[in-house]
Amino acid sequence: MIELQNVAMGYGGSELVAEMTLKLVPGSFHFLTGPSGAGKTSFLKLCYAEMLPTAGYLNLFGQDVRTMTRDDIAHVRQKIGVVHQDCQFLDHLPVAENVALPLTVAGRSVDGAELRELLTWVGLRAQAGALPPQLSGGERQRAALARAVMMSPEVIIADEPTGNLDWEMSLRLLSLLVELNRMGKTVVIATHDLNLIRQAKAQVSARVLRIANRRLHLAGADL
Ligand SMILES: Nc1ncnc2c1ncn2[C@@H]1O[C@H](COP(=O)(O)OP(=O)(O)OP(=O)(O)O)[C@@H](O)[C@H]1O
Repeated sequence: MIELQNVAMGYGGSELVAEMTLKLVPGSFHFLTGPSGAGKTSFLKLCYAEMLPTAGYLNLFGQDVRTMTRDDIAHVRQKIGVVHQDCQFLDHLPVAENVALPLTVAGRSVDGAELRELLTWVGLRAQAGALPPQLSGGERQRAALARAVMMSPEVIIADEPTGNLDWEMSLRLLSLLVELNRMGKTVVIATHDLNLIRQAKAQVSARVLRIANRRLHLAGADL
């Protein structure tokens, strides 16, 4: 569903990472690690066509990105839920409305029962009416995850979702991502947290990718 062959990416004419060849198959669970600035966020952006390759072949959901129109890209993005590193919300809207935003922006009606179920699943039912600035870091991340799964995406991409969370909250978020994977979703998580990766590997069959020295590698099984 996401396939790269010899892909390079970069900014302003300078190459950040090259020779990336990889297949992310449906239902897989991947971690992405590597030093700060190596290109993890940029790689994730390739996966949802926020960034385009500077060389090579990138296929998203069966289509070559070079042939995609804006509508095709919008269509692909509906299949991918993204939890950004700095999850942003509309601070004047209650949590429930923020979570439902992808649907309302797409002009689709919101099923109140489904929304309540989703908020309950991430443990934010009681905070449905709160405003985003009233949430803790862990609550914000869980609200961002709920928003990302609102459109029932096939792929969930999370960029450092546990970056500012304590261990207990990190585990809680991880268990939600593992649960989504068990439901058949493809999960890709960029993280520096090797303990989180070890913890996940006890629960799911996860592959670990690493970007370093301008290349994307499959990390060793010793993690
Ligand atoms: N829009 C942009 N324009 C130019 N350079 C950029 C842009 N976005 C990122 N970069 C640069 O590309 C490099 C990789 O950035 P990226 O955010 O992908 O790394 P990362 O591995 O996710 O880092 P971190 O772990 O610190 O989040 C960095 O040197 C960054 O400064």
